[in-house]
Amino acid sequence: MTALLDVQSISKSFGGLKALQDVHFSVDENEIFAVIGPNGAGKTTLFNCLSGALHPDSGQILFEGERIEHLPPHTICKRGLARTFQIVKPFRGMTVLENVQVAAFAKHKTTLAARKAAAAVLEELDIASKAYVDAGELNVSELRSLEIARALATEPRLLLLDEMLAGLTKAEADALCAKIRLLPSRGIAVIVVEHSVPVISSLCERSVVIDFGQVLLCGPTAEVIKDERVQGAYLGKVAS
Ligand SMILES: Nc1ncnc2c1ncn2[C@@H]1O[C@H](COP(=O)(O)OP(=O)(O)OP(=O)(O)O)[C@@H](O)[C@H]1O
Repeated sequence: MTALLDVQSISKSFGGLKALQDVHFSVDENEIFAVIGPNGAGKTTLFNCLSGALHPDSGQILFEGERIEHLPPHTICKRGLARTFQIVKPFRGMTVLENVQVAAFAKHKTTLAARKAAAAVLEELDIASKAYVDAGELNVSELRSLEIARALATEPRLLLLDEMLAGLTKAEADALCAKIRLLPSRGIAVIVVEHSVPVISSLCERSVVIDFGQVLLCGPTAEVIKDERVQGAYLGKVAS
């Protein structure tokens, strides 16, 4: 089976700093996959390379068998790879529905179709009651749902979630995880960057560990988190 995403030996430097070095892993269709690593390991740089915000200096990224590492973000998004950002920046002064509708234009040509699609995504994420609220008035949890809604409105095959649970209460995080868990059944694979080991263990069957920009280990999450090198590089430093 061809992988949905095949990251082949990508490297990215900022001046003399090697943020990513020969990073390689693959993600299958309908899989929830984790990227783990301590602060500064290169996780955001990796997401930036996958989504087209940055281009790797070398290596290839294949999405559905086609190279995307040279493409701009909007083209990658149209092909079906969407992302969320650690810091949520909605269009304030626009309603929640309008925010999602803007994203839905990636797949829908008419205002009516985009609005309908946006409304359906809000229902799915349980924030339809906030549809006509100004996005600037949402709390942290609602903002996270809006961020995911905007990404889902582009109808991705692969969704990149960057620390989506940061700042949420346990109940809010559990509710969001339950939503994320449903995505593969809708044909959407997910890559999460997440620090909480219990969350990674319960959500992701496979994980890649990045340390100082390099792949330390990739495999089933249960094995990865038991590995001594991973414990030393990561788990020892981060409280669950
Ligand atoms: N635009 C940039 N210019 C220079 N250095 C950068 C840039 N972006 C990232 N870096 C550096 O690259 C390294 C990897 O950073 P990155 O943000 O990808 O790590 P991270 O794993 O996402 O960290 P965190 O968990 O803290 O978000 C760090 O040393 C960082 O300072």
